[in-house]
Amino acid sequence: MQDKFASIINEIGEDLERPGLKDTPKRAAEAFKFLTRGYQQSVDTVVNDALFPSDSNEMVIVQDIELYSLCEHHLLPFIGKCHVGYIPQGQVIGLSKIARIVDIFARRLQIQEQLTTQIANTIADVTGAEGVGVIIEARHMCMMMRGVQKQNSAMKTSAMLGSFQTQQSTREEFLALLSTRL
Ligand SMILES: Nc1nc2c(ncn2[C@@H]2O[C@H](COP(=O)(O)OP(=O)(O)OP(=O)(O)O)[C@@H](O)[C@H]2O)c(=O)[nH]1
Ligand SMILES: [Zn+2]
Repeated sequence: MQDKFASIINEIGEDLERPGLKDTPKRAAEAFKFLTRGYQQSVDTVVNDALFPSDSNEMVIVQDIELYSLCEHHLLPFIGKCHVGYIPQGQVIGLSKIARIVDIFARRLQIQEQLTTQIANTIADVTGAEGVGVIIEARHMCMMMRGVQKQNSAMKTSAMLGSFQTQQSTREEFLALLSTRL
């Protein structure tokens, strides 16, 4: 990957020998590896059996999980927040694991719709929840820094599973709780 970055830098007309760029192919390769490290992670390892028996069947929400991903069309970042809600059914998942699941899928080449669905499906599979809701709001650099160059439009996507999909009152509770902030 280092050699490929060196070729790109060369191709844009830069001087790879100048001091500021000497180590850039190596740095860029390391950075890109970090930004796509989700491909090296598995849900089982990340969740690490952090599931705890619980009688609670009330909605749990983790709000404002920061999200950094790369759009699969331009390899440019999209950055935003992810909100996750679920209704447990016999067990709850460790709080941090929800954010870790978001990262496993965000740190890959993505479109926002697919990212939203993958997070929702995984939380449903891992927890066996009665219902799951995921909302992502993000700004896409490919739409801001280039192309149509719109600075103030955000994309919002949602995935609703189980009772979040079938029961309007559950969906409304989720959306109402999200509108209250700390
Ligand atoms: N649905 C969806 N589209 C995305 C996402 N990220 C980027 N895109 C869009 O992917 C599309 C790719 O369109 P193309 O016409 O093939 O590429 P392009 O010529 O670079 O398009 P422009 O961005 O309009 O200049 C663009 O409309 C992007 O805005 C995403 O997460 N979801
Ligand atoms: Zn893009």
